[in-house]
Amino acid sequence: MVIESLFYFSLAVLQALEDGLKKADADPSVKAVMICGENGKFSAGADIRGFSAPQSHPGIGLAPIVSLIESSEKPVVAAIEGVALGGGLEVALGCHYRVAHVKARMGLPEVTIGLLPGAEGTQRLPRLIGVPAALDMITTGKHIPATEALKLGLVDEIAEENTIEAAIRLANKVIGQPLAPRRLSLKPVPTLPNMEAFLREALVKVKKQARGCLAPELCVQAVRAASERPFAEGLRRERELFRLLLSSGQARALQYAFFAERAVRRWATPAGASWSSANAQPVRSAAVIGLGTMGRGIVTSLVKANIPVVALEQDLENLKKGRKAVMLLLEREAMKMEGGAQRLDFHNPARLQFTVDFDLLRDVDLVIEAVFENMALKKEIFHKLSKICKPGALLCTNTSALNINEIASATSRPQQVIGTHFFSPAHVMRLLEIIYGSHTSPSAIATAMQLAKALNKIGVVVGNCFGFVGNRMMFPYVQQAVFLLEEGSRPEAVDEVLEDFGFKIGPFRMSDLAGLDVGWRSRQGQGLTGPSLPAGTPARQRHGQRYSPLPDLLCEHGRFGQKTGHGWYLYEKAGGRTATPDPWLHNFLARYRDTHGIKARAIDQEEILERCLFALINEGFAILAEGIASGPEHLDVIYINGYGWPRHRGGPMFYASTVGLPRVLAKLEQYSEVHPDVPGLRPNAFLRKLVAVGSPPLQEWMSYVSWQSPKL
Ligand SMILES: CC(C)(COP(=O)(O)OP(=O)(O)OC[C@H]1O[C@@H](n2cnc3c(N)ncnc32)[C@H](O)[C@@H]1OP(=O)(O)O)[C@@H](O)C(=O)NCCC(=O)NCCSC(=O)/C=C/CCCCCCCCCCCCC(=O)O
Repeated sequence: MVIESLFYFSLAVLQALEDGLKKADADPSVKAVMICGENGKFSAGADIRGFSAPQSHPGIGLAPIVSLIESSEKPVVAAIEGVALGGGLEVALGCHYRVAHVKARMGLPEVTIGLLPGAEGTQRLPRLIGVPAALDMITTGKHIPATEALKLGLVDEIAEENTIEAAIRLANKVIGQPLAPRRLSLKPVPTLPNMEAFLREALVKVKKQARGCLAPELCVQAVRAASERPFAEGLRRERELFRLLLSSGQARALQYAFFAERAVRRWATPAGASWSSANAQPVRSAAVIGLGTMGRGIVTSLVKANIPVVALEQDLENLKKGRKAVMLLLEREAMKMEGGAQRLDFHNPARLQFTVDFDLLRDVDLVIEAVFENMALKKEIFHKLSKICKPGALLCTNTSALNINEIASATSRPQQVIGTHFFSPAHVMRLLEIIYGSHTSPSAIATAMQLAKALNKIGVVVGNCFGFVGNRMMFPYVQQAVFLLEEGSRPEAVDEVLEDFGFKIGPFRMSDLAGLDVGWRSRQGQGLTGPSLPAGTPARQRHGQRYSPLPDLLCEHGRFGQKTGHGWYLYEKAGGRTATPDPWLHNFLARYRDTHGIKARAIDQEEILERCLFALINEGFAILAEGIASGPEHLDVIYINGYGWPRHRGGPMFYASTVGLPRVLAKLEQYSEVHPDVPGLRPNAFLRKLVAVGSPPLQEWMSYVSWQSPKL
């Protein structure tokens, strides 16, 4: 008998499974049962949306179904095609045998949505594949390919072609064989000589990896229960821990992030262009201009995506340096991949070509310019590109702040110019901010989004303004961090608060890593510091607003961060990575305060957190009101994937909604009153409006935006 299931479980699917199993058990003519999915997909597990209404969640019925499958007196074989994830894999674990298609993937990704495999998965999996492998799968949520599943003993057979037929063959073969040895609930968990130490270390590891995130920690506890308690008691513990996670708030944030990352694919612009009507152009070849840090990562990313690349530098010396660095990156990437260098084929000039000759860009479908942030240079390059490249080619600029319209104005085809803001390291970071200018065509946006997908990145479409979304929100955050130093705090104190909140890295460590000279050059360009600053400008004021010259002063002392061995922290050497608090910096801050008559005060953690985060969030409301992004999810996806925002807090705008908009507003009002010369702390009108209309849920915010004066 064959029972089919659906892509993800609804109550109806579970009911069908139960009915089918009962019918099969009762029917003497049925000798074995095979469970498979529809359309080549076994199951992606329970419907994630349902967890916001747990009482009526279909998942509640899943564990009894898994038990029902396992206790069947007839052999039950799972035929796994596509994916078997979460509850889907738990159903397969209830089966007596598992056959997987060679291209199938399996995993227990509940941890990534703030939960644990609550349909008995934490108790069955360790019994099948042992504690180390089970713990790895359960605490990381990674998907494993069928070949690895076979090695682990997770599946019994792999089918190269027809999985259903292979599963039926196996079912026929095992009819009449005893089922008890195949019932995982009856098996003991394989012992380890050092189980206690292993579990202790695993806990330390997950706590370090996912700072402040509850789910990985509770997953370890559930697996510990499997290793220490009888099956039924382990199940009770699993259920208890699952409930704890469900009510923790983190699960809601992580599930929001899951759907937000999918929602941003449905992009739209205030002018009416959208994903549903725009057509992407094929990208069969690409070129990258500039082989600095960003260019190297972008080339690597393109090669990994199997897109032939021409990599261009301005002269042979830079080309040689760039080529060496790219090859090294590719070799490292190849080592991590199955099939390695052969699969990437980067020694083949048809796949990757290095040149100083612009003429080789004539036929490519897409160019990504990745030279350093200099408007004049970028315009010169785009002027050249517009003359050389074929008419349909998409011209992308990798910039973190510069005006896309101005760059496009150097070409004869502004409709094909678009910003693609990669994040460093570009072959690793998943975010791609895609910036359309006033003339960018819908098809160009669709093509850039398609490119993001091909590069395995999350593309987020945003409008054109200084710093776009990510950096624009970052400016007030970093500004508050520096103001806090002026007022009496220290870099390590500020970083610690933000890292405890969950950021991978605090603002000062981040600034040291990125290089203080980057911002310095930008501020010089804006006339905020350096020779173009008008004489007589007050040291701590620009355009009537508070300004801190601290980062400029550090640069004037040659303190550029890690690269020079000192910045906000001290490092063991130039290029060193280990930051230690620097007594020189502390003295420098004290002297600075004396010079400017600032009386240092003790600043508590709450003020550090609120001033930095609420200033960032406040800018987010401005961005939404101006139509620079089409929804709060866009901002959150950018922050989670590009700026190390803790995923389990759902992104800055989601966080604001959990704190409560009235509280965010009240705090901003309070800080703004104390610092009237800091516009970043002045509550944005859109935030005020949302509070005035009763703080609607985040999903409804955009219906309160009036786009009378979009800055697009
Ligand atoms: C790999 C994927 C499956 C596919 O990827 P891809 O091909 O890229 O496609 P996507 O764009 O990602 O997805 C396509 C659309 O499908 C939507 N989708 C996918 N999976 C799900 C899902 N599981 N639920 C809902 N929606 C899903 C996706 O959003 C896309 O939609 P759209 O096109 O954007 O509209 C990939 O999608 C993926 O990885 N999916 C997630 C897989 C996953 O995480 N699965 C685990 C789910 S959780 C689970 O299975 C748990 C089961 C056990 C439950 C145990 C319950 C115990 C009950 C205890 C109850 C306690 C009671 C409390 C009350 C009390 O106190 O008493």
